[in-house]
Parts: sequence; structure tokens; C-alpha cells
Amino acid sequence: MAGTATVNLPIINLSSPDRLSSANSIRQACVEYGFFYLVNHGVDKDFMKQAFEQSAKFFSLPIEDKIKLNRKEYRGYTPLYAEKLDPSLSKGDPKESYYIGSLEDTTSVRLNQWPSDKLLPNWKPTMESLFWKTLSAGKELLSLIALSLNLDEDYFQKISASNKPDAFLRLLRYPGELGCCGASAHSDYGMITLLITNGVPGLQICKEKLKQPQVWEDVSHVEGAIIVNIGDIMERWTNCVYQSTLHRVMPTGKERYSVAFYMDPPSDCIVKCFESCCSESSPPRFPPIRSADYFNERFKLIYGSEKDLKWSL
Ligand SMILES: O=C(O)CCC(=O)C(=O)O
Ligand SMILES: [Fe+2]
Repeated sequence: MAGTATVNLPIINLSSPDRLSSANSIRQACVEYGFFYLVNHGVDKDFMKQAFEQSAKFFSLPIEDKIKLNRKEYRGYTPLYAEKLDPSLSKGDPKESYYIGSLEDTTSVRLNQWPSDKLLPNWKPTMESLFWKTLSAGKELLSLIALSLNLDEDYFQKISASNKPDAFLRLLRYPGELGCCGASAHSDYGMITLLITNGVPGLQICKEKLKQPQVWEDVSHVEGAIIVNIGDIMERWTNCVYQSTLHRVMPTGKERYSVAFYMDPPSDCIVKCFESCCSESSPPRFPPIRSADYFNERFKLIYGSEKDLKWSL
């Protein structure tokens, strides 16, 4: 975008045999940017293209068909302007989305909504496959993140945050209309987000969220790479050693598609600052909190009601 600098995010190779060196690079990236590119992650480019084709098929259905799959139990279709990522704005974001909940546990699987196979043949298997592929990359990445924090490699697995994460796949479409932000400024709430885009620019980050005026930088597209970012609960867990960076999607006049895969700890997980991130000079900044309580507070703010909470109270 004119006048905006492009940030030079680090690239992490998920398949590198030198795991310690990857973990060190992840640490640097998370301390400095809270964002990085992930390559050799197992989700190949042709498959990404197919997934975007299927996603476009859904969003181009007549609104009557989409509304039939309106979001229930946090799964399904969310129309344009229905969500405000920045609660201080008066109007919702110009984007539409579709949420698919975790395919790993049967309760979640039953709650998912799908367009009929007759309406969109091959849609469900494509999205299921996308879910599994991204989940598998996310799990592998969490073991490197654990290593980067001087925790056991299987730390997140042991607390069921990576073997049974509360994972959501979300398909997004930004019509691209000029004027307002496709996704207003926000940080993600969870552990990590894996983001795949169709290459249309627009994503920006603001590295220092407390500094005024805010400085925004463009995140450029790296063909085939997944963009990873740290979420607020990971920031809290790491006692702010890792940053959950403010980001937004600016309109460019072009239609844009993306897929965000959010990985959160399970609802009963107690998130307490890691000892490896605390010291005498840097004591824990947050008290322990149950993951579900934390997310419910956050979701009340964006959707403005209790009926849309992720977990019932
Ligand atoms: O679409 C994008 O590039 C970013 C989406 C995003 O930040 C989000 O859904 O949390
Ligand atoms: Fe985000």
C-alpha cells in the first residue's frame, strides 16, 4: 500500500531437522514480531488453491442459501458487517465468514453445519481435509514453540492443548470495498493462528500496540507459506515474552479470500504464566485463568451478547 513499509518477517522451516535452531528462530520471531511465515508445512499449494475455489463457491451462493447455515453454536455462516473486531467502531467489518469447529471430538463434529453435497459437491471433504492438514502443521509447530520456551517438546500435548486443542477453521471473504477495514485492528485471542491467503494483499501489523500514533506495516504474500501469529492467551502464558501483535486487513479494491485456523487451549485448561518466562525481576503479570472464562469475556465484547459465547456459562 502506498506510503506503508513492508515488514520483513522471519521464515521458519517446519521440516528442518535442526529443531533447536528452528526453535531459536521461532523465539526471536515471537519476541520481535509475534508473526512469522511457515514453510514446508505439509499443506501444498495446489491443495490451497482447491480449498479457495471451494470457499468461493460457498460465498457466491445466493444469500438465502447462506443464511440457512447461519452461525449456531459458533459454527456456520456469519454475514457481512455482523462482526466487529474493534469494539470501539460503530459499524461491523465488511467481511463474511464460515466457521468449522474441531473435527477431533464427537460433540464438536455433531455441531458443525455443512452445505449439502447436492448444492456444493466435494465441499465438505475438501474442508475436512484442510482442517486435518492445518491441524497437523499446527501440532508440529506447537512442539517447536514448546522447545522455544524451554518447555518439554510435548508440553502442549500433555496438557491437551495440542492433541485436543479447541481448533476452529474459518473461511473468510472480503469483498474489497474501499473505505473501511476488511478486518478492523485486533489481536487474536488464542494460542496461535495459522493463516492462508489467496495472495491478495491487505494484511498489516502494528508491532508496538501501545505506541501512538500507531505504525502499520504491510505483510507481503510469500507463495505457499502459512502466516503464523501468536494470540493473546499465548502472550499471557508467556508473561508477555511473546507478543500477540495487533493486525488488520485493509481494503485494496480487490476481492480477497483467506482461511484462518485458530488453535486454542481446551476450555478447562488453566493458563498460568510459564515459569520459564518469569523471574524475580519479571514476576507473573497475570493470575491463572480458566481458558473458557477468558474466551467468554472476549467474545462478549465482539459479538455484544451472551448467546454467541464459545462455551455456555
Ligand atoms: O484475513 C486475514 O488475512 C486476517 C484474518 C484475521 O486476522 C482473523 O481472522 O483473525
Ligand atoms: Fe486475526
